Amino acid sequence: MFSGVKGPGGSQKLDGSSLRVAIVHARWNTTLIEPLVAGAISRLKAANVHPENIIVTSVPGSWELPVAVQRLYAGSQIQGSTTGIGGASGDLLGSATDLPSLVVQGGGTGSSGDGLLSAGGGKKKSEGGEKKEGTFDAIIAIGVLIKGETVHFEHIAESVSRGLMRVQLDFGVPVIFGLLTVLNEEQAKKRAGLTEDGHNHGEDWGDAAVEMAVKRKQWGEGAIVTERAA
Ligand SMILES: Nc1c(NC[C@H](O)[C@H](O)[C@H](O)CO)[nH]c(=O)[nH]c1=O
Ligand SMILES: CC(=O)[C@@H](O)COP(=O)(O)O
Repeated sequence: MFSGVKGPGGSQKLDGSSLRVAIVHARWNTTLIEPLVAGAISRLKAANVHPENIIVTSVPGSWELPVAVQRLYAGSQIQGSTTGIGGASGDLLGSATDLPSLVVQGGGTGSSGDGLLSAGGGKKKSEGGEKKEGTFDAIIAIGVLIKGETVHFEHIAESVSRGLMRVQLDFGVPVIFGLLTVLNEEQAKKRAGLTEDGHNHGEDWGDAAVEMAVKRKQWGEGAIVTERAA
């Protein structure tokens, strides 16, 4: 758990039942990635994001995360334009007829859980919830960079951080920064919740995705609300 003053504070009680969220994770350092992805998924589900609306896909390493997030989001906009479901942003890039939808089967985690189902066209009823297609409300990018012997780590950490921020601001979609940039394996294990005194940061990323997606929707509809009296 967090000790002292560090950490995001208690998560807000927000309803994610209308959200569609993507998780893009690197496969480098898979034993650390897996619990982080699982942690994020658990918090999305706890906020009522339906498993069918949690899309998980992977890339080789963290370096690949920015372009994957960018293209995945653009693809979801195209999907929204073909199905008529634009999602929260309503900003569409163009049209396409045969883009596959990336759907995690049964809300599983990791690369083995990735499933490719063909696009169906519009909302589909499913057991216990409604599957959405179209624009993502938030994307969580997950990677683990562990410093090695060279400056490789510094290059990737800096570039990926800037790349993810750029995608977030260019598209106006929350891109949750699920990139651990640690100096050794012990630091990574602690932050993946794999040690006694650890805390799974993936859970915080899931919470952050729900909060930012819900607030972005509200702001997009002109709903400006205060959380406390001034
Ligand atoms: N060293 C780490 C990498 N390196 C791989 C790169 O991210 C990239 O996949 C490769 O250079 C091909 O473009 N990736 C991580 O996620 N974590 C590392 O510690
Ligand atoms: C892929 C590389 O460049 C690799 O040699 C980086 O080494 P290190 O992680 O020890 O810095």
